[in-house]
Order: sequence, then structure tokens, then C-alpha cells
Amino acid sequence: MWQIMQIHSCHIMRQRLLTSKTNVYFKNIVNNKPSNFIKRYVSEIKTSVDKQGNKSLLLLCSPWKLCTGVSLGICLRYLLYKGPVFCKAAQNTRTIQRRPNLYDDSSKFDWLKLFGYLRPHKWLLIAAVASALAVAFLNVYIPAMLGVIVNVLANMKNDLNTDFIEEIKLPAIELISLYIGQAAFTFFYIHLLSQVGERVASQMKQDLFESILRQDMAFFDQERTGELINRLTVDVQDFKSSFKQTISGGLRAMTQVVGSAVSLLVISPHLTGLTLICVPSVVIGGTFIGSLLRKLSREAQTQVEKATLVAEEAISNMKTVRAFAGEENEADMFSRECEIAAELSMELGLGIGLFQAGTNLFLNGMVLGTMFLGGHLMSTGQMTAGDVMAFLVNAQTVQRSVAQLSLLFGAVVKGLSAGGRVFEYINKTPTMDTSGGKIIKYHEFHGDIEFKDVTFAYPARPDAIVLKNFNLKIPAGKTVAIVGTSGNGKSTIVALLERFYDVNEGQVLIDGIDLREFDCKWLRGRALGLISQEPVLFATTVKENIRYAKPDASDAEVIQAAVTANAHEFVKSFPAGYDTLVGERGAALSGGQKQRIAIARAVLKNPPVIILDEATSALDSASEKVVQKALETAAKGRTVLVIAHRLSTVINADLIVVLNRGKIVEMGTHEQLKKLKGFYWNLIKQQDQDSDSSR
Ligand SMILES: Nc1ncnc2c1ncn2[C@@H]1O[C@H](COP(=O)(O)OP(=O)(O)OP(=O)(O)O)[C@@H](O)[C@H]1O
Repeated sequence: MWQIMQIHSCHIMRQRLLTSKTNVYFKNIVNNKPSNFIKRYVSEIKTSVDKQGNKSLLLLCSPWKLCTGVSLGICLRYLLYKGPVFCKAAQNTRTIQRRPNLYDDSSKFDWLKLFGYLRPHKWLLIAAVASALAVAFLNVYIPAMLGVIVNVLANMKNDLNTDFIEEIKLPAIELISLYIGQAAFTFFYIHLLSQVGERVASQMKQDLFESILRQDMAFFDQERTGELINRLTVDVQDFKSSFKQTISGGLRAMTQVVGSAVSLLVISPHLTGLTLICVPSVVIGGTFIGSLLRKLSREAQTQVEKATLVAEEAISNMKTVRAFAGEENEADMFSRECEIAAELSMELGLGIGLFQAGTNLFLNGMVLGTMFLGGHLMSTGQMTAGDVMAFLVNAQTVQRSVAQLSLLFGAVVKGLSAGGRVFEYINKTPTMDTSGGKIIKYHEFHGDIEFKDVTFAYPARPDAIVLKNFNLKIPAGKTVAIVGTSGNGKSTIVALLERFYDVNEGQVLIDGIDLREFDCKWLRGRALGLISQEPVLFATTVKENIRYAKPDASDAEVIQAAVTANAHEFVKSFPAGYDTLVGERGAALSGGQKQRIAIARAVLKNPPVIILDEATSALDSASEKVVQKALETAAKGRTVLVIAHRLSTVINADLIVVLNRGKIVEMGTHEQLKKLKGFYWNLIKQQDQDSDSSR
């Protein structure tokens, strides 16, 4: 309840701070000399505007917190900072796009799926569970045996004539056997469980990756790469650890609690009764503090992931960061997120420390109490020394097991929510229906393309219609160019032809057949060859990059494709030739070289339709000429769709279509459009000249 109150009041506090002048004041304090308290709240405000809490009677708490926060901030500000207060600009920050409620996915946990993963390893699992239970039983039995030995030792003192070896031999052998059995079963359950855990985790990872690869483009428009990688690594790992811990520790601890509790009752109902009085308060206190700590742990996890996202974004866009001299800003932003994460983790550490220290003190008090009462019962002849010893060890077993169970509870919550996120993505079915299995044989393929009454909006922005009743025919073997100013839907036409998205209305047809009827693998892998503005190469050799289009292509085919794409000469000039490594995303090549390798890759497919999506617009004019030549050779005899900003690249097109706001506004050959001197044509010409002079 207190925890809920805390969250609510924090939310309300954030709301108020966001809407009040106090916010400005807070910013001043933070920017000049931050105190941890204030920093924490301000960072929460900045990062969790989306987590608006419900209004409730807890409003009562909020003003109090607000006042405490402000007064504390003011005191610290005056105590720690001597300089003047400047009204600085807001800290350099950016909204980190990520899924909401990232750490609250336990509801999506698919138990049936988990059983499906466990089924192939059921015998291993049963053996592991049996071994874990055996360890638990032995742990319960061992204190009783210890008690017997203590009694033998105690009797020795009273009766000096007895043969010590004879007396101790049997219980000692039994105890040693129990220890050996316990060690052997411990080894078995750990070994077997790790086998089951690793196999299940590996299968889950594979299924998750396959599922991610199957998803629609709309999915990738919304998801962050870092978060998807986290699903594949951190979440699967968390789930695996939690699974292993639950099966081993959980089963063992529960059995030990039950077994030891029974032993305690058998040894001394009196002492057990007294101990039981303390149990409810321990359970209630433990559960309450445990839930607070779990909440804090989730917050810390979320914050750590946020810091990782900032780093990932900066590292993967290093050129942009460099170009804008943004290193310092990125480092600042990262440090800020790390500091918040560290503060949360320190708070967590503090909480755990206090919790454990308090628990230890309490439990040691209980041990003393038990010894005191046990001593009293011994003095009245109701208990032997061995009984007290066995009672103490059993009570400790119960205490350790309960502590383990409370820790396990945290691990179970973490595992369920990590597993929930993994299963959510494994079970995610793409919305696009890709079951159409039609293909056209190569010699029957003409390459007529038609957009018929197409209306389309991106799934991420369903209200922003990009194309409305769009109609366009690209006859087989012809080159059609689409020109238009930025953001008018040119690349969208390509995305629809590649069937990255499905049209909302109308049809896209190839040789009169709706794209949705085709086998997607054939369509993208064999029928269409796409060369885009930003050729993305894999961090491998030139040869492997070209061969990506046709994995079974021979070296001779790869070289032939490179010759067609005008890439052979420069590749040959590298010391390692076709085995040259191109760096991450082809960073070790020039723009023109990257583009020509991408063309070679497309040529190797030998597709009947080639799509050039601003294929040369990122190049300087010298490279553009070379690449243009390569493209002309590659496109010979094929249906070509060209998307272009620059008119010089579309002069030879059979038809030029001018697009404005998703609609065709002018069309004709280059000559016709030149004569027509239409408004949009002139607009593009002007833009073309501007970009020419700036190049
Ligand atoms: N994945 C996406 N999700 C949502 N909206 C998008 C997406 N991609 C593009 N858009 C929007 O669709 C519209 C058309 O974009 P498109 O990329 O087709 O324009 P373009 O004419 O190719 O522009 P440019 O010449 O600058 O590449 C734009 O308003 C853009 O913001």
C-alpha cells in the first residue's frame, strides 16, 4: 500500500512540477548544483511524462513531498553552492523512443509454450527435480543426525567408561553417508538443470530471432534495435537464470521449510510454538520490504537499459556524432543516464543492506532466544543437548530457506516478465498475409507493373495518407522515373512494390497478378532488384557481400556481376581483392564504391525488374557518372523504376512522372516536360539547379 502511495504521489508530483513555475526553479537548482534528491525527481519528471498516475486521495501526500523536496533543494542549494543562480537552458537531452511498460510483461507469459519447450527434455528435468528434492530431504535429515552425535558427545562427559569410538562410529558413518549423498545429488541437479536451461534458452533464442525476421516492416518502424537485441540476450538470460533458480532453489527451499518445520515440531512443540509467534511479523515485514525492493530493482533495470540505448545510438551513428562535434553532449547524456541508474542501484543496495542487516539481527536474536529457552527446557529435563542442537540447526535451515524463497520471489517476478517479453515476440504473428505462393517462371515473366487505385498510409501513422487513388503503369522493358520534391511519397511507391507494406486500398500488380498472391521470397529474392540511396553492406568481404544476393553463386559469377557494375577494377586494386573486408556497414569503402558493390549484388540476382531508389543521389558528381554508367549496363533489357531527385539521372527514361503529395501532377518524356514547362517540373528543375550549385 505504501509503495502504491509512493508511486502515485511521485506521479502527481511530476504532474505538478511539469505544470508549475516550481519546475523552473528546480531546473535552476539542478543545473547549478544538483543534490541527489532533486536530481532524482527532476530526472523522473523528464523521463516519465508518459507515466501519468491516477488522481486519488494520495494527492494529500503529494504537496507534502513537494514542499519537502523544494525546501530540501533550497537548503542544499544555499549550503552547497555559493555562486549566483543563472537561468540556464534545459539540460541537453532527447526523448528516448522505447516501448512503454517495458518491465511489466509478466501477463504475457505463455505457460503452454514453456511446457512445449520443456517437453523434449522432460526426463532430464524429472531427474533434476528428483535430485533437488533428495538434497532437500537430506538437508532436513542431517540436523537430526547431528543431534544424535551431540548427544553421544554429551553422554561421554557423564559416563567416562563408555567406548567413544564404538558409540560414535555408527552415527558418524551415517552422517558421512548423508554428506556424500547430499554432495552427489547437488552435483546431479545442478548439472542436469543447466543442461535443460541451456537447451531451452538456446531454442527460445532461435525461435525469437526467426520470429523477429518474419515481422512486417511496420514492426521495425516502431521497435528499437537495442530493445530487440535485449530480448535476444538479456531477457532470455534472465529467464534462464530465474528458471534454474526456481526449480533448484525453490523446490529445495520449500521442501526444507516443510521438512524442517515438521522436525522442529517433533523435537519440541514448545519451542516451535514460541518461534511461530515471530513468523507472521517476519513474513509480513519481509513481503512488504521485498516488494519495495523489487520495484526499485525494476526501475534500476529500466534505467540501465536507457543508458545502454543512449550509448548504442551514439556508437552506431558515430559519423553523425563526429560531424556535429556531439561527443561531449553524448557523453553528458550517457553520464546523466548512468548516474541516475547508479543512484537507483545505490538506493537498492542501501535497501538490501538494511533489509539483510535487520534480518540478521532479528534472526540472531531468535537464536539467542531459542538457546535461552532450550537451556531452560534442558534444565527441567524436557530436552537433551542434542535436541537443542538439532532444533537450532533445523531452525536455521527454515530461516535460510525462507530467506531464499523471498529472494526467489524477486527472481520469479523478473523471470516471468523477461519470459513474457520473449514469448510475446515469439508468438507475434505478422499482420501481413504472406501465404500467397505464386511465382512466375523466368522465361514467362514480362515485367509489366501497375499501381491501380492505390491508397496507402503507413501503419505507424494511419491518419497520414501518403498515396490516394494512385495509378501508374510501367510497361515491361521500359524505364519509368518518378520525380518530386522531398516527402511526396516516391520511396513509398518502392516500398509498396517490394511489398514491405500492403496497400490499404487498390492493388499493385506484376504481369496482371496482385502482389499479395506472390511468394514473397520469390518476389524480393528473384523478381525485383532494389538499389537504394544508402547501400547497406555487411561487415564481411566484398565477395560475400556480392554473393548475399545468390548464396550459391560461383566466384566467376560474382566477378562477372562486379564487372557489369563497374566495380571489378577498384576491387582488384585492393591488396586483398575480393577478400577485402568492408567494415561495419561498408565504412571502409567510399560512397561510390559501396554503391557499385550494391549494384553488383543486385545484378547477380539477375532480376527482371530493377528499382533504383535515388541510387546516385548521395554521390559526388564524379562518382555519380561512374555509378550511372554501371546502372545503365545493369538495367539493359529490364523493367526499371527510377526514383530520383536529380533530373540528370532520368533524362533517358521512357516516361517521367512528377509526383506531388502522392498524386501524379505531370508526366511525359524529358523533352515533352521541358516543352510543357509545368509548374511542378519547373519547381524540380529549380531544386535540381540549386543542389547542383551546392555540390
Ligand atoms: N516508415 C514510415 N512510417 C511512417 N511514415 C513514413 C514512413 N516512411 C515515410 N513516411 C512518411 O511518408 C511520407 C512520404 O515519404 P517518402 O519516403 O515516400 O517520401 P519521398 O518522396 O521518398 O521523400 P525523399 O525524397 O525525401 O526520400 C512522408 O511524409 C514521410 O514522413
